[in-house]
Amino acid sequence: MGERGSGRDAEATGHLAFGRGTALPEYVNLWVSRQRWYGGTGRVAALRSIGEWTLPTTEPGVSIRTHLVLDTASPELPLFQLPLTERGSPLAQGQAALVGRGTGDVFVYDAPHDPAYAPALMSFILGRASSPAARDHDASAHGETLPAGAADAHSHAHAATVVASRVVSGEQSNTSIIVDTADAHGNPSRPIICKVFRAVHHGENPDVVLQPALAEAGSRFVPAPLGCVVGEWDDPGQPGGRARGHLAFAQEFLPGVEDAWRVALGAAEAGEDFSAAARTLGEATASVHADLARAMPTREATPEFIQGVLEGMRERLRAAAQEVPALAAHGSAIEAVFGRVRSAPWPRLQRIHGDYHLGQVLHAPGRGWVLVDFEGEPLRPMHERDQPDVALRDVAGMLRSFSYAAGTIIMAHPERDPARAAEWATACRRAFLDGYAARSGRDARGDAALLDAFELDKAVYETVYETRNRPAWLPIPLAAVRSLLEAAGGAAR
Ligand SMILES: Nc1ncnc2c1ncn2[C@@H]1O[C@H](COP(=O)(O)OP(=O)(O)O)[C@@H](O)[C@H]1O
Ligand SMILES: O=P(O)(O)O[C@H]1O[C@H](CO)[C@@H](O[C@H]2O[C@H](CO)[C@@H](O)[C@H](O)[C@H]2O)[C@H](O)[C@H]1O
Repeated sequence: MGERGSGRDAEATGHLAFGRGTALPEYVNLWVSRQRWYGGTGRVAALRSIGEWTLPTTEPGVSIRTHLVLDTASPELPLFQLPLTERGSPLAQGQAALVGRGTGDVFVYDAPHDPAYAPALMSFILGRASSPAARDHDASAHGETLPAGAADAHSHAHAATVVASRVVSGEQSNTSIIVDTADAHGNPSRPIICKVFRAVHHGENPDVVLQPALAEAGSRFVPAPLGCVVGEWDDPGQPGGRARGHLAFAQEFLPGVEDAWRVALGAAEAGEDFSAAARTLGEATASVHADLARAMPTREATPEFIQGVLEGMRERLRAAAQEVPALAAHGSAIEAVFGRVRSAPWPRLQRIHGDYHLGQVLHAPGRGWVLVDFEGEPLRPMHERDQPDVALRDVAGMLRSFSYAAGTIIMAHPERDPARAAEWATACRRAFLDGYAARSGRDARGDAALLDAFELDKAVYETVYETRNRPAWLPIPLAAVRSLLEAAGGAAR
């Protein structure tokens, strides 16, 4: 989703929005407005391209252009990446991917759905190719390979040929493409998954930084990274007038996985105990946190930092209450829980996952839990996401997720006793915290003031996320706000 609310990024790009850049045709605006990653809830995009670059392809009759587009219909002016293929004749079975018909009767497709795109993108990344700016003020891009840790994923990927690709369906903030490959003898080789970031930002994307750091540290809890695309584009708000950021990230694809949200929801639906799995997830989480603390810089939580976190939570609540009127009634009670963080002891800060929930964890056969998507919350400004933070934020995120699974069951089955689902979540939460404590040596329940505040902050975030993306789910985080306030008021966790 676009980074709605990134004051700094909006400032950086603000003066670019009008008068500069090229307006995109209306059919592109209409198509983008319908995409899940746009998250516009009915708003129609008004896109201006502030630069484009060409991805070389060997496919005859096809050109692949990636536009970097500002959405001037959104007050925060998010910048999106829009890779499009242009073809002189229609793509067989490509109707669903058709964006529209351009001038000169060109057929314009959403590139990730065009079979020409994945081979071109993989050669670009693994061949460390570059696409210089065609004109002054145009965008440019280059491919980079990343350290894969102990895995021999690189040698496989380099020797492989792309034979097929498909876009991951479902509720994604970005567009991920699964790439099937074959070795020199035509035998199936290891598949790759390449995420094309939709909302793009100046600066390093934590997804592309943290996973390689963990892989290099020898963590078995992340897939092997392979490479990335780095882009540059004009932005007078940046030193030197150019912004630089990650546009895509390729890693090993783990076949046959199921995400923990599906697994947990299945158990909750069937009323099966999930606490043993929750405990091992707590252990895996603590292990990843320990590796991140070793591999990346850490620092003290200074009074200024604590004040900044508090102000950030309050600001997020104020903004959320504008979009979600039902929150307004709880404003002062939420503020009171937030305020307790001032007098709480704060652990040392370190890099964290940043948007940790069951959907970010895969269960890989024979390997166990594997964590993905270290990008942080897509609605949070990038300059907050790429800094050391409090690991308890991830713990709080996962606790919310167990409660979300229960909330989903309660919403889907009004005929069932809601207490059963709530008990299921309580058992998962307890087991997760036990596993985390056993591996880390620090019981997060001892940090109740921080944990309560972060859980509530996450639930507030979720009310905005659901309002924008899945309005029918809004009652889940709203109910959570109420029960978290009750629990923080006295009852034990
Ligand atoms: N390495 C991987 N192996 C298998 N599946 C993966 C892998 N990485 C991501 N996925 C699948 O793709 C989905 C989207 O990935 P994610 O990084 O969460 O994207 P987004 O940022 O768009 O939410 C995940 O929920 C998971 O189902
Ligand atoms: O996976 P993303 O980085 O896109 O994260 C966003 O979308 C998530 C939903 O797909 C959202 O997560 C919320 O819903 C989940 C169930 O679908 C639940 O497990 C999480 O606890 C809940 O926060 C996430 O907040 C959002 O950033």
